[in-house]
Amino acid sequence: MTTESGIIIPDGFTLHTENNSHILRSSNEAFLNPVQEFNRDTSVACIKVWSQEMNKVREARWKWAQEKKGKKGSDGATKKRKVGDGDVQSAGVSELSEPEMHKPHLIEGERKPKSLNSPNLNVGKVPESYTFVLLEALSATGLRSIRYAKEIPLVKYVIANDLSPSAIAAMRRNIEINGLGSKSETSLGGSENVHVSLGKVRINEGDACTLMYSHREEKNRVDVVDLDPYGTASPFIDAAVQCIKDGGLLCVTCTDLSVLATTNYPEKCFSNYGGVPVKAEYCHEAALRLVLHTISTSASRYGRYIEPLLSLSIDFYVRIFVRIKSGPLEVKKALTKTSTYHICSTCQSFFEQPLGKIVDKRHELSGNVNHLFKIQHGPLVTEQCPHCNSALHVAGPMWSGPIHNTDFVARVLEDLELNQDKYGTATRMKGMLTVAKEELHTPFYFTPAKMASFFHCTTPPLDDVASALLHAGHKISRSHACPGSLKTTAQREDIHSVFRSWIEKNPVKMENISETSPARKLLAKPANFKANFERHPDSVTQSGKVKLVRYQENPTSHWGPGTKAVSGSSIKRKRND
Ligand SMILES: C[S@@+](CC[C@H](N)C(=O)[O-])C[C@H]1O[C@@H](n2cnc3c(N)ncnc32)[C@H](O)[C@@H]1O
Ligand SMILES: [Zn+2]
Repeated sequence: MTTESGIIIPDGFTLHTENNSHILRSSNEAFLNPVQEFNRDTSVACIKVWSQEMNKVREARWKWAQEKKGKKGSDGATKKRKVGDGDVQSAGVSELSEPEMHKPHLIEGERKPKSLNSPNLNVGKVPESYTFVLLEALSATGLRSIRYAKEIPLVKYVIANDLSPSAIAAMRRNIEINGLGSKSETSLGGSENVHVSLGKVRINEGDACTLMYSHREEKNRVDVVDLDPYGTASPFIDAAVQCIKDGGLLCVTCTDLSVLATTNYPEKCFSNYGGVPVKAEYCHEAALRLVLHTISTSASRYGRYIEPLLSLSIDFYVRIFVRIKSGPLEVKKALTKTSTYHICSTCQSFFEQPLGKIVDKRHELSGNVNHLFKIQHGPLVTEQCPHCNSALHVAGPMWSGPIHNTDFVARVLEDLELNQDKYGTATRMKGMLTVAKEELHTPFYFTPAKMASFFHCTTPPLDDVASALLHAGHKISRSHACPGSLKTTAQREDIHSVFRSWIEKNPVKMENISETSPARKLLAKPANFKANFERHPDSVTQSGKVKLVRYQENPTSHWGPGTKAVSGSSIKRKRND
């Protein structure tokens, strides 16, 4: 059968189309989960915006160099020196003061636009665009790689890798029908089964880690790595953080939420992520923080650190975008962005225990300030929950710093506004990104319904609780990870005071509460301020207006993380693998 666009569909295959990319599917040949379209759409948007930013930084550097060299005139020959990831730059360029969130670098193969190092600058000549190399370590049908190659303008080429021969066969076919086929083929050497084509999507058959380790040397590093495995991405993180250029992007999916977001397998969570999960309604945010923790600690080992750009908890998985950079001081600061949490087994109050702190010391003579890294005092909480007297359990260590970069998320939203028709899941993207953009950086959220259950009271409307916290001088936001949730800068005691004020107007039937219930402890304490429930103008934020489409629209009957392709392995995928 031949489609209108001229694609021949062989017997036994069906055509799957996502945006303008086409995939031939046969049962069990290679893994494809159509429900992950949201993941792929969001990834296209994030990588696109990341690359545009890199390009802007490159242009800014170039303009700065033009101006500086223009001033120097013909005798402006500059000394060359090594910087950052081994690129040779003019001394002048490396002095450029850069926007805080960008630590730009010039990529391999494009790092020396002649105009940049030439003493006689052709002022006004536009530099070449920043094109970049993306490595998709676990590509299956190649759909994701194909979409990146077709939809992200600055992609130089994508390396699409998979271990499975049937996935490689599928990829070859799919690359061909999408018009991204190679002109010739060659072998890169290194691993035995290398099939490298010179098209925009270049196939590699082999183990993901072996491939990434072969790109670990500075001159071989890639700009973006995408990890989208079955289950956990943890076995691939060490290789990934080493093979990304400075300022490059790491995109990670983990679908093992039974490990990350429940306390059924704490030992497995610890072995995979180096931390223990949370038993509380904010377990989905904790899942993100555990994955960030494992990326951060892996990066630190190699003098690198992470800047989370966007961390999403979606359906049955997490998807994280982090910038990877090098810098000794920021690596040291990772200690202060890592915490364990003591969590009340009843009222879910949490108590943060950072692992370290910075003490600034000013040198008496020079006046210079030194950051001294110190261990933390602890425990910062009593043995029992100070609110309800129940037992506490320990979670973490996990990342306690920001999980999104607000400016970056705003730019992804801008891109989405301009290109809504290019994303099949645009509505959902807009919902999630709008909430993520406004999200407070402080850990964890609560829902009024859950909080009300601890007090055995009726549930106050979300806007009432938000207004009361705002009137009391606290900040609030929603969390993308849970519909109907609030994050706040208020202490738990202040949230409790809002509920105690609510209960004054909406009394609790004490006869329904047992004498030993922790709820009695919560109810016995007076509010430490009288909450004002009048509607606060800021209680309805942009994200409050967005109906959070947390779950996939129109889920299929097989909605979920999907099942491993059978060829190469007949093992059905377990939820916690
Ligand atoms: C969930 S699928 C990838 C889906 C794909 N990224 C997408 O968006 O459609 C995971 C793939 O990883 C491959 N895989 C598993 N272990 C691997 C390894 N160690 N090295 C390379 N590929 C591996 C499997 O063969 C499978 O095709
Ligand atoms: Zn408690």
